[in-house]
Amino acid sequence: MPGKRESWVTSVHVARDLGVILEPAQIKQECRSLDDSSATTVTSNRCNRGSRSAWLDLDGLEELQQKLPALAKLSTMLAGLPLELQNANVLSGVHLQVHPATMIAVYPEQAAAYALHKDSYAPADNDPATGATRHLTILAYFNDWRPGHGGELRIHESAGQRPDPRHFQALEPKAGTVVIFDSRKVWHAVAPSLRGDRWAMLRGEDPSDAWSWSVTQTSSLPRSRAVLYPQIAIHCVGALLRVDLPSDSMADDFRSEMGSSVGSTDPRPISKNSLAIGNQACSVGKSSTFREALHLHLGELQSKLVAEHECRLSPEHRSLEQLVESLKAENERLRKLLPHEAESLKLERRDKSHVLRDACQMMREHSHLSDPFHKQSLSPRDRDVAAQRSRKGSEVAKRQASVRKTVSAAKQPRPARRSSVRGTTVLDLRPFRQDSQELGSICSMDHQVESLLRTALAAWKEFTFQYIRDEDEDESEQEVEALRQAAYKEWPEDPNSNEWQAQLFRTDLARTMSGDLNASKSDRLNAGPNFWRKYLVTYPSSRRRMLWDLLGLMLVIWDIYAIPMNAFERGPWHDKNRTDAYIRSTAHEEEADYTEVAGGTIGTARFSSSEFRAKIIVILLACTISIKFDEGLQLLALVDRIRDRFNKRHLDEDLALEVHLEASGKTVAESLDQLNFLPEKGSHFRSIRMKSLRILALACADLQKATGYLPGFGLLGLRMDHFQTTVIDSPCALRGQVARLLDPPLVSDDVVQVVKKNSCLDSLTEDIFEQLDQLDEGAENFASSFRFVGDMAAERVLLAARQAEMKIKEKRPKFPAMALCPSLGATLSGGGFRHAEVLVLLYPWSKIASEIPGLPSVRPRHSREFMERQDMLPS
Ligand SMILES: O=C(O)CCC(=O)C(=O)O
Ligand SMILES: [Fe+2]
Repeated sequence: MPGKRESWVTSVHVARDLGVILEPAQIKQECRSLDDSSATTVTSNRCNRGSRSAWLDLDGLEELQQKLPALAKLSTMLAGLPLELQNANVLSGVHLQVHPATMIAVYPEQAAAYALHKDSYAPADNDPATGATRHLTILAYFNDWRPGHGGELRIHESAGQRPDPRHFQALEPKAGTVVIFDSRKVWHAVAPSLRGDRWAMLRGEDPSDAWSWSVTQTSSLPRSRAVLYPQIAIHCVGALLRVDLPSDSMADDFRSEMGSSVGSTDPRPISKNSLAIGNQACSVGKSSTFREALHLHLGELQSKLVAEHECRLSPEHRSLEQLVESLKAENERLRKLLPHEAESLKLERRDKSHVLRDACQMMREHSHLSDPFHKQSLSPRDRDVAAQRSRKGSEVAKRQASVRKTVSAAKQPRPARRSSVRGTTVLDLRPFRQDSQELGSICSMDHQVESLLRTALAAWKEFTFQYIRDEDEDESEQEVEALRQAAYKEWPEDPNSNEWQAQLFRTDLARTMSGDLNASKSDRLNAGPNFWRKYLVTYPSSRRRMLWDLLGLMLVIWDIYAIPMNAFERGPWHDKNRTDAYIRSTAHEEEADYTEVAGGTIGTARFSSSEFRAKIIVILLACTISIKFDEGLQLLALVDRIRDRFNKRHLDEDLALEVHLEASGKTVAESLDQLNFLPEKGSHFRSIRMKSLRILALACADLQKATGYLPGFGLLGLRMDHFQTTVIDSPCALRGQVARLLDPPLVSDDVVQVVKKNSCLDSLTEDIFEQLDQLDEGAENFASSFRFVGDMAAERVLLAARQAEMKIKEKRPKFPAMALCPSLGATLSGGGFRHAEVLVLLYPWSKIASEIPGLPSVRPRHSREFMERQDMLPS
C-alpha cells in the first residue's frame, strides 16, 4: 500500500540498518583491495567528476566468490532483489531483466561528486550501445558515515520535467542503507564527498531483453539469507509497495532467520536500532505474517533484556496500567483518610514543618506496607519488621485519636478539594505515563517502587498544603511560602532531577524499611558529599527565583546583541564625525539586501539601520556583473561615479568587469548633488573592496546552488589588474576581471592563514612570496588561503596578495598570473553580513571557463512583483 508522502518521495525506497547483514567492514576491505589493484577506472560521464568504478560480473560468480566473497555476496543479494520483488507482485506487471554485472564505485575524499541526473531518460535517451532503458536503480552503501562527511545522495523534487535543484531530500550513504528507485523518474545527485572515500554498490535493471539476464535466472544465484532481509526492510520501512510477505515459506524462513540472529549462537549483537526499526515497522507494516515475525523478535529481545536486568516482576504486576490503577485507588483511599488525620494535625500547627515531616513519614510507612512489590519480595525478617511498623503506625493513630478527643469544638473537616492554591503540587504520574507498552515494564523495579511512593507522597503534600491554606486564610503569605520551601527541600518532586536527591530518597526508603523512623532531618540532609547543593536550589515560583531568571534573560539578550557587534572591528556607523559614514552604511545594506535576496543560500541576519534601503540584485552573466537597483540612490551614484572615473582613466584598456546600473527615481546628477563624498578620506574603499569579495562569494555560492552543485562549475575568480592603495582623487581602488575558473586545487583546512585587521602587511606579503617562490614554473596546483572578517583585514589580504604577486613577477617574469577566489566562511554572525567571515583562495589564473552553461533564472524565490520590476521574468 503506498504511503501518504509527497509524490516525488514515494518512488524512492530506502531500507536502513541492514548493517548486521551487509558486513560493511569486510566489504570495504575488499573494495580497497580492488581499488589498490587498479581494477577501478575513472567513470566516464560528463556529469560525474572524479569517481572510479569497477564491474563485478555475475557470470564469473565462482571466481568472484573466491576473490571477493563479501562483495560477491552483496552483489548477488542485490541482483536477487528484482526476482523477490516480482514474486511479491510489487513491480506492477513490468518484466524486468537483470543486468549481468554490478557496479562498485568510489567517490574519493574531496575529489568527486555526481551532478543532478536521471539514470535513464527513457524512452528517448536509451543507452546507444545496448538500447537498454534502465528501469530500476538499486544502491547499497557501506560507509562509516558521520554528519559532515558529505557524499549524500540527493533525491530531487521533480514534479514537472525540470527538477528544482534547491529542493531535495538527502540520504546518508551509511553502512546498511539500501535505496531503490525508478531510474526513469527520479532525479538525483551525489554531493561531494568531504571526508573519507565514499563507496557505493549500484545495480541498474531494465526490461529489455537485448542482453540482460532473465529475472528467473537469478533464482540460481546463491540465496543467502541476506536476500530476504532488504526486501522485508523495504516493505516495512518504506511502507510503500505491498506489505505482505510473498509466501508462507518466506515468512517461515524469516522467522527462523530472526530466531537464529536473536539467539546466542549469533555473535553479532542485536542493536537498539534494530528494535526501533522493528517498532516502526510494526506500526507501518500491514502484514500479519510480518508482524508476527516481529513480535517474535521483540518477545525474544524483551526476555533477553529482562534477563539482563534481572527484573523480578511477577506476572500480575507486569502491566503498568495495572500498577497505575492500583496507585490511583490507593490515592483515592488516602484522600478519604486525610481529612481526619488533618484534624488532629491542626493541633500541632505551631510546628508545621514538624507536622509535615511526620505526615510524610506516616505516608511512607503506609505506602510501603500497601505496596504489592514489597509484600511479594519481603523476606520473613523484613515482614516482621513491616508488621512491627504497622503496629507502630496504629499506635500513632491511637495517640492522634486521643488528642482529637481532647479538642472540644472539633470542626467538621472540610472535604479535600483541588484548589487553585498557589504552589499546589500536582499529582505526578509521569513515570507511568511514559511508556505503557511491553518495553516499559522492563524498567527497574527500584524505580517503580520509588515512583509509587513518590506519587503517594506528592498526593499527601498536596492535601496538606490545601489543608493549611484552607485553615489559615489569615496567615501571612511568607509563612506559607517558608513552609512550602521547607517541604520542597525535603521532598524534591523529580527523583531523577538530581543524583543527590535520589540518593537521599533511597537512604530514607532504606531507613523506613529498616524501621529507623527517627532518623533526624539533619542526618538525612547531611548525607552524601554534596549536601550543600540544597542551598543552591530555589523554589521555582518564588520571587527571588523569578528575579534571578529575569536577570539571566537580560544578560542573554545583551550577549546576543553585543558579542557579534564587538567581536570584530567597529563599523563606520559608530563614527559620528565622519560625513561619509552614511555611504558606507548604505553599501553595507546593499550587501545585506543581496543576502536577503539570496536567502536560500545563506541564512542571514538582516541589517536595516537607516532609511537608505537599497534593493540590489546581482546577476552574473559570463564576465559581466549587472547590478540592478530599486532604491538607494546614494549607492547608485557612488557606483556610477566609480565607473565614470574608471573608464576615463583606462580608456585604452578592456574593461572585463562591467557594471550595469539601472535606477528609478532621481537622476544621477541629482543624486550626485546629494552625495557628500570625500574621496580623500579613502577608508570607505576598503569596504568597497571587501564588498566586491563578498558579492563574488555570494554570486558563486548562488550559482553553484542553482546549478545543483555541479562540481564542474568551478569557482568565481577575481583577477586584480590595477590596485591603488592610496586614493587621491580617484575613488577607483580596485579593478579586475571576473571569470569562472575550472579545477581549482583543493586546500586543506590546516594551512589557512588567519588575517586580522592588524596583521603585519609586510610579513604577510613575505609569506606569500616565499610560498610562490618555492613553486615550479607553470605550477598549476598551488593554492594559498586566507580567512578573515572585516574590511581592514580584507584590505590586507588584497594588498599582500597583490604585492607578493608583483614581487614574484619581478623575480620570475614567467610566473603565472594569480586569481583570488572568495567564498563565505562559517561564521556569519548576528552582527550582519559585514561580519561574515570570508575565505579567499589565491591560485593561478588558468583554465578559465568562458561561459556558464544553462544558467538558471536567478532567485526564483524572489517575489514576482520584484522580478517583474527588474525585468527578470522569462518572456
Ligand atoms: O552512488 C550513489 O549514491 C549514486 C550514484 C549514481 O547516481 C549513479 O551512478 O548513477
Ligand atoms: Fe544515478
